[in-house]
Amino acid sequence: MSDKQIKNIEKKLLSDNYYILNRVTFDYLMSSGTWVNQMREVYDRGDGAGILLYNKEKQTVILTKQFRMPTYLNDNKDGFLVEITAGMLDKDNPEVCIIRETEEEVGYRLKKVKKVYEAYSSPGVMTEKMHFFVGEYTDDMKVNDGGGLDSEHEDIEVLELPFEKAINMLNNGKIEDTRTIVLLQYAQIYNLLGD
Ligand SMILES: Nc1nc2c(ncn2[C@@H]2O[C@H](COP(=O)(O)OP(=O)(O)O[C@H]3O[C@H](CO)[C@@H](O)[C@H](O)[C@@H]3O)[C@@H](O)[C@H]2O)c(=O)[nH]1
Ligand SMILES: [Mg+2]
Repeated sequence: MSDKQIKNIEKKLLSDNYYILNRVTFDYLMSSGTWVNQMREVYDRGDGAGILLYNKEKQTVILTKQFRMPTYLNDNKDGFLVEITAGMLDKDNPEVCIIRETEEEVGYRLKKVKKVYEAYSSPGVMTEKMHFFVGEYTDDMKVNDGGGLDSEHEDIEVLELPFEKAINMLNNGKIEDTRTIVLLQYAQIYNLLGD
């Protein structure tokens, strides 16, 4: 952040009920040369990681389906969303996080993952940076049925789908999670399931 263009940053805590919502005011130097005072509400729930799991031999991917209240409140009829496996970093590094989340949510113990992107989820509102991975799974890596943590009331359906079907779903508007769209398109662009 250039302190030549931004100064007098003040944060006021609006909520720390579960995660953190701050009202941030600051002075910003417009490109026209005028200083203006701006206010932004900023939601901080930490960073996250997500992964597209794929199997070349079976030509399949693993996705999840779960209820997402924010989508239910905005146009998603039953509130269920098809997504990649993803979680919040908590205190782990992104790679450790995504290996843990994969075991919890879909039941596979991965040894190797590949980082492909790092990107802000919703830069106007959230601090969250998302770490994107892809990882190859095989049947012998399965250690449990997945489904998420009962202690957190996670209720995650594990979907193992032909890659072609996932791409059809994407093209027919059945995948409405940006992170999932990004990684399915990555798989297409780089022929991830090819030789
Ligand atoms: N009580 C309570 N629990 C919450 C709340 N918000 C989240 N949780 C709990 O925190 C758990 C977080 O599960 P993770 O698997 O770590 O995260 P996620 O919800 O899948 O989030 C992933 O996707 C998000 C995008 O939809 C990303 O924002 C996030 O970084 C991550 O990648 C949820 O299952 C739920 O139990 C809340 O407001 N109240
Ligand atoms: Mg999750």
